[in-house]
Amino acid sequence: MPFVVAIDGPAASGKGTIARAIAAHFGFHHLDTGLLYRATGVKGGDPVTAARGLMPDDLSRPDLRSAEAGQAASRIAAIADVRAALVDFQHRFAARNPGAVLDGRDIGTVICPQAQVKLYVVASDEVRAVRRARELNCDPADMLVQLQERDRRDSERAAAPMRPADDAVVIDTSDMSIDDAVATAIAAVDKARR
Ligand SMILES: Nc1ncnc2c1ncn2[C@@H]1O[C@H](COP(=O)(O)OP(=O)(O)O)[C@@H](O)[C@H]1O
Ligand SMILES: Nc1ccn([C@@H]2O[C@H](COP(=O)(O)OP(=O)(O)O)[C@@H](O)[C@H]2O)c(=O)n1
Repeated sequence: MPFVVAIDGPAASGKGTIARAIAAHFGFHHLDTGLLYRATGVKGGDPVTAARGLMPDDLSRPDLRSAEAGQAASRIAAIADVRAALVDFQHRFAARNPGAVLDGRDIGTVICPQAQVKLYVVASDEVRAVRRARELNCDPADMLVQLQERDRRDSERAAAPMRPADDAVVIDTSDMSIDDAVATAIAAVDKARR
């Protein structure tokens, strides 16, 4: 069975940074599942039809990383039929050899509950807002409001709410450098592979 690393957590906590580093270190494939929801959100029209019809080109749109795309993603991500339309793609990705790293909100709980490693990456709201504001060149105070709104929507929805799996290792990156956060994550994967 291929090795799966599931990484979940709130917005801008460092999931993608850790996921990319783990994939590079172990030679695994990486899927940023947030892109599926962002691409669905920005496509417009009926979200369920948009999710069912996602094409590779939709995932390489240059505007997917914007704050607007993040908000649009979190609104359509609450629709159970949208989530259902994206399950097969994620399962096929998770079955790739020699292993796969998927990051999102429900990977350890819903998409890959069998994952050999589950990480739940967190950081304080303020730290996350500063990090994302720097990336998008916008005001940290505005970003804080947006991230908190998105986190609330993601954790309070009925369909696959954001939460740590019972067996997830929680990594708080608030006071960690990227190198320290990555080393902590690699150690968790090494432990599971022994
Ligand atoms: N431990 C860390 N220390 C400082 N900055 C970080 C750390 N982890 C991630 N970052 C930065 O914070 C921003 C958000 O990280 P990212 O990995 O994209 O988060 P997520 O995938 O959870 O949204 C990026 O600019 C990234 O370089
Ligand atoms: N597995 C996932 C991934 C993302 N999402 C949704 O998609 C939005 C954008 O996800 P993202 O991972 O790209 O966001 P960031 O953490 O990078 O800011 C989230 O706020 C969630 O609403 C989800 O519901 N389930």
